[in-house]
Amino acid sequence: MHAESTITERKAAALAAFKDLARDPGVPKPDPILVVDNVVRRFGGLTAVEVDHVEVQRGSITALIGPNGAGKTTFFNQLTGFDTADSGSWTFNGRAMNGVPAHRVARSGMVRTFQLTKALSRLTVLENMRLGAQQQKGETFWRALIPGSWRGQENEITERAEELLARFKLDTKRDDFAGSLSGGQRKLLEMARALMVQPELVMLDEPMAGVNPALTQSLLGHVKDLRDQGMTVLFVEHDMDMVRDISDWVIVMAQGAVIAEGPPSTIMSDERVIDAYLGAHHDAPLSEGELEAQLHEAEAALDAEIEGETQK
Ligand SMILES: Nc1ncnc2c1ncn2[C@@H]1O[C@H](COP(=O)(O)OP(=O)(O)OP(=O)(O)O)[C@@H](O)[C@H]1O
Repeated sequence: MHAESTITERKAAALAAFKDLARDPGVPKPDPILVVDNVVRRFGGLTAVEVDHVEVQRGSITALIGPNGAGKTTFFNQLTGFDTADSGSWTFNGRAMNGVPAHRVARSGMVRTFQLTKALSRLTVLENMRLGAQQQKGETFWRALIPGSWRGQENEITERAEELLARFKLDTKRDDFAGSLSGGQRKLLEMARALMVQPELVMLDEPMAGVNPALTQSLLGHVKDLRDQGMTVLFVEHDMDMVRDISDWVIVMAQGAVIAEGPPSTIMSDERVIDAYLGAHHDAPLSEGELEAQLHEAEAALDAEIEGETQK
């Protein structure tokens, strides 16, 4: 059984690991775009988020993983101004962001994707893209859809939307209702919509959920493209193959707290991570093969659960 370590020890270990990585030629030096300290969000007696310290490095693809109910979405909501933290502080590009409303957060260059809700499904693909641009201005929902309300900006916005739709191979769907898109196309639209504001940090909420395997590679390619174009990506995901394939760094949450972080190669066989997914503690140390097998089992269970959710 691994020795219990304090949060401070874990933080020191994670930082040391990152510094080791930074010594390798070709690996960028730590340059955090997002720094989070002591963020707490409680719902009644439940502490949904209690994160003492997290950094997201500029130009990286960072995965935020953890079992259901770990607090990942709640944490995303705090950072992006969609919910108010009980306490804590965070900076984006060195600017304090706590208490900043969602549209200002987006305008500052930190944008999250949203699952296509029922209301958004009834709008066309192009209208969804316009709403993405509207996020930047903090205009009311409907104003973004009224022709003429954008005046000088309207052509510019349509042009950018069309460019992005072509890049994500959704241009032929421009006037279709978003609700008619397949699971994978919806995810592409969510990503394209977020890019309407030309963000520096893109936060993706389960980009692989409900995506047909045929579109998986294309989606992974688009996420890597964001990094290649100089953006930073932070994503919440249950699909461990995606996490392993594209992440530079993985942060693991359980019961509201960050319990481990590191490169995917080491984090996937970290006993604390396995324990968190299984909700169990091991008395005897497991071999690497056993750890890997247990993680796969936990992944399969999660996949089945997500499959059930998306078919509801
Ligand atoms: N608005 C709310 N009111 C009360 N409890 C909430 C609220 N939002 C989240 N919670 C609770 O906070 C905890 C964390 O939930 P959250 O959705 O952030 O987890 P998650 O890691 O995103 O889970 P999943 O992977 O299943 O989406 C859960 O116990 C959840 O029930």
